[in-house]
Amino acid sequence: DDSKDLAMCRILLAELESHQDAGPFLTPVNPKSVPGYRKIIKKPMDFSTIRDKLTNSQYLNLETFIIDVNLVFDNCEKFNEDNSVIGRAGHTMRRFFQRRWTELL
Ligand SMILES: Cc1ncccc1N[C@H]1CCCS(=O)(=O)C1
Repeated sequence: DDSKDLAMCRILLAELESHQDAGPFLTPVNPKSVPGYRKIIKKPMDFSTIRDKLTNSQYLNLETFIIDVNLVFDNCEKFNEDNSVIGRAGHTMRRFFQRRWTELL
C-alpha cells in the first residue's frame, strides 16, 4: 500500500544517492556544458529532481517512482557510449537498482 511504497522509495533513493557510481546522476545535466544534450534527451531526470518530487509527494506509488529512476538510466544509455565512464556508471547503477527494489519488494 502507499505508506509501504513511500518507505521503499525513501530507502531506494538514499541507496542510489550514496552509491559510489552515483556522481554523474546526482544533479541535472547542465545543457550549457554538455553539447547536444538538450536536443537528444527529451525528458531529463536526475536523483536530486527525484528527491524534490518525493519530498513534494509527487509520486503516487512505487511504480511512478521506478519510472523516473529508469528514465535516468535510459537517458544515460541514449547519450553515452557503453564503453565510457558515465555509460558504465549508468549500467552499474541500473543493475544495482533493479536488484535492490526486487529484494525489498
Ligand atoms: C548523466 C550524464 N549524461 C550525459 C552527460 C553528462 C551526464 N552527467 C553529468 C552531470 C553533472 C556533472 S558532469 O558534467 O561531470 C556529468
